[in-house]
Parts: sequence; C-alpha cells; structure tokens
Amino acid sequence: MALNGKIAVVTGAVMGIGKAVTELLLQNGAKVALLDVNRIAGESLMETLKKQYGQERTLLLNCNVESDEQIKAALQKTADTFGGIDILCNNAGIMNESTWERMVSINLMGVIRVTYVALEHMSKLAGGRGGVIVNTASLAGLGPLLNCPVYTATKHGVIGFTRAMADASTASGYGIRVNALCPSFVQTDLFTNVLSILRQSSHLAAATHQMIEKFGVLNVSEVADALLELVTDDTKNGEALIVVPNERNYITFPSILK
Ligand SMILES: NC(=O)c1ccc[n+]([C@@H]2O[C@H](COP(=O)([O-])OP(=O)(O)OC[C@H]3O[C@@H](n4cnc5c(N)ncnc54)[C@H](O)[C@@H]3O)[C@@H](O)[C@H]2O)c1
Ligand SMILES: CCCCC[C@H](O)/C=C/C=C\C/C=C\C/C=C\CCCC(=O)O
Repeated sequence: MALNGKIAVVTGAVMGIGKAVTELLLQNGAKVALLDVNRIAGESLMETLKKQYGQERTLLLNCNVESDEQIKAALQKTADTFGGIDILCNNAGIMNESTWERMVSINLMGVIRVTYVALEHMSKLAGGRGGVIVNTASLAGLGPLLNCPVYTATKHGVIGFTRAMADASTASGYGIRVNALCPSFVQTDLFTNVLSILRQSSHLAAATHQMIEKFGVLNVSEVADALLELVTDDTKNGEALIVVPNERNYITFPSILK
C-alpha cells in the first residue's frame, strides 16, 4: 500500500511509539488522526506537526479506548474530516499490574473496541475501501514477562485477536489486512516508569534485568519502521512481527488449526 493521501488513525498517538508512528506516517504522505487521553502533550505535539506538515493533515481527538462512545465519535469525526479511514494503528497501552482490570480494558479490550468500530468505516462489506490494521502487541505476546502476568495475557490476547480477525477478513472479504507488531523493550515513558518501580521492589527484578540485557532496548524509530513494513507490504496478513535491536522476524505459528 502506498501511503500518499491515505487516512490513518493512531491510538495512544501523542507519546512514545504512537508519536513516532504518527510522524513516520506523516513523512510518508498520510493524513493522521491522533487519538489520545493526554490533552496537554497532544496540543503541544499538534503545534509542531502543523508547522511541519501543514494545517490540514492532522486531527487531535480526545479519545479513551475504554469508551465506546468516544471511539465512535472520534472515528466518525476522522471519516467526516478526511473522507474515510484506510489505516488503523491500535497502539494505546499501559503496564500496571496493580490496576490489572483497567490494563485488560485498555490493552486488549481497547484493541477490540476500536477495531469493531473501525470495521464500520473500513470494511468493503460496509461500504469502506478496505485497508490495514496494525496492533501494537509485544514480545510479551509470544512469551512470558515473568513479573507482568496480566500484561503478558493482554498481549497474547492481542495476537490471538489479530490472527482471528485476519482470517475472518480473508474469508468474508473485508479487504482489510490485520497484523501484530511484537517489539522487545522500547525506550519510552512506559519503560522508564516501570523500571523505576522495578528498582524498588521484587525478587524478580534480577530476572527482568537479565531479560533487558539479553534483548536490549529499542528506540521508537526502529519500532515505527517495522510497523510501516506491516502497513505497506500487501502480502502481510495475520502476521506477528518480532522487533529486537537490529533484527526483525516473522513468527511461524504451529499449524494445528489449518
Ligand atoms: N515501551 C515498551 O517497552 C513497549 C514494548 C513493547 C510493546 N509496547 C506497547 O507499545 C504501546 C505503546 O507504548 P509506549 O511504550 O509508547 O507507551 P507510552 O506510555 O510512552 O505512550 C502511550 C500513549 O498511550 C496513551 N494512552 C494510554 N492509555 C490510553 C487510553 N486509555 N486511551 C487512549 N490513549 C491512551 C498515553 O496517553 C500515551 O500517549 C503499548 O501498547 C505498549 O504495551 C511497549
Ligand atoms: C521480552 C519481553 C519484552 C516485553 C516488552 C514489554 O511490552 C514492555 C515492557 C516495558 C517495561 C518492562 C520492564 C520491566 C517489567 C518489570 C516489572 C514491571 C512491574 C509493573 C507493575 O507491577 O505494574
């Protein structure tokens, strides 16, 4: 898919990975609706983006992915303003094991909520043009992050949802590819904040630090580049792309159900 003139929605768009993805989509000619709950960072980012990419290519929408009402309003506003939706990046996510129900609601249910509303705009069966959805999962969607069992579960859930939606799309003719991105640790506020909690606590801290040493820490632009591959490569559907420093790999899943 060539990106020039395409219309993208990014959730969790104003910080970290979402911000880098937004900037890369804009650099490649797309228009981007930025959905986020952080109004202050959002408004400050919009000032910069409008100066750099013009007044008409970005839209900041206050949208909590826990709210169906806000999601519906945000996607309708995007479609009305830009003329449809071609690309959805489900990226909003948190890591907080002590408020784990909220984490499930954002990390997994948020992806499901936004996807179902987006289908009404994107699916060829609903009058849309088709397109592509990329879900930011994690390497923790493919194996355990030992002191984050619920986070691990949400990301496994995102990968399962991604693969089932990809197969459903092919079988039903939605015209939408659906893929998951699985980065290892990434240098963002989420990572820094969680590390500071980790330092104060936990007999599992040493094991986690070993994992961080083993995998290394990505910068956000490496992650955004990998996400762009999943958006632009029309052969990719139902894929989970692992991203670690200096390396990307597509997962081969067992073929029990095929
Ligand atoms: N940082 C990492 O090490 C890492 C690694 C792999 C995957 N991920 C995943 O990448 C995604 C982005 O993480 P990040 O590290 O950039 O985090 P971040 O905290 O830097 O940015 C997250 C963004 O999401 C927004 N957000 C949070 N809750 C929201 C909600 N309910 N509705 C809408 N927006 C909301 C925040 O305001 C923020 O702008 C998450 O899904 C995370 O699980 C992160
Ligand atoms: C090899 C798996 C890589 C997973 C990356 C994951 O998506 C993001 C991780 C970000 C930071 C993780 C660092 C340490 C986690 C350890 C403890 C966190 C405790 C958090 C809590 O109790 O809420």
